Amino acid sequence: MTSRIFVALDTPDIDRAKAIANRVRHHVGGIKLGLEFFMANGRHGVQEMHDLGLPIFLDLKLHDIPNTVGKAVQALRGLDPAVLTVHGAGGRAMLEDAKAAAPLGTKVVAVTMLTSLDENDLRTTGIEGSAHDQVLRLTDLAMDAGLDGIVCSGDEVAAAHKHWPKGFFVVPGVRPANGHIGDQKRVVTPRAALDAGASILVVGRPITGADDPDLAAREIGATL
Ligand SMILES: O=c1ccn([C@@H]2O[C@H](COP(=O)(O)O)[C@@H](O)[C@H]2O)c(=O)[nH]1
Repeated sequence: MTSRIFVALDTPDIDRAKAIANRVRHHVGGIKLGLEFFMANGRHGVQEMHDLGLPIFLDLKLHDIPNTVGKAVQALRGLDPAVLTVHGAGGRAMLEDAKAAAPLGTKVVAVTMLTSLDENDLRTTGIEGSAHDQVLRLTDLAMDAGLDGIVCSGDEVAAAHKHWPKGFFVVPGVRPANGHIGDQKRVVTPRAALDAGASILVVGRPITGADDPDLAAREIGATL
């Protein structure tokens, strides 16, 4: 069975990204390229990674006015990532335009509340209420806008899945038991995230920061 782990290759160094991807390729279902990689290597870098033959998750978290986001998604044409992220907080028209501009085979998913935030952080951005409520609000918005799914933490994925049984649920911020948490605040184990309804898991530093990324990916995979 294909692994549901996407490894986050957060590096500006394309040679390092390729080296890690090649080391872990038999233990992951795909690779996630985010802002750090994209800023340094652009669409040509994404294409080079695509040529390794693994599904690409392009985590650009687009967030702007609808016209700008729609055109940005159009400008990615030819890369055809398996998954592309936009920010749910961009609003319904932005989400609709992103989805309309994306290739048919690309799942467009909305980031609800970053896993590096807690409810106190939410309050400082002017949003009162629980993480749970915020995630469900943006889950409903993404569903109504015709997106394919959302990004949320493992703490909310069960409730979001209940709201949207056919949705595609991406869960980052996963850590093996006793793993180093770093800047993440809403964290669960990979097993708990899948049990709660995650469709795929995003795992970065627990694999890329390990002395032996291949072994780390294999050990996480063995818990699933
Ligand atoms: O809410 C979110 C959305 C995206 N991410 C991304 O996932 C990885 C997580 O990396 P770790 O090293 O496993 O913490 C990273 O690329 C983030 O940009 C997220 O963490 N939370």
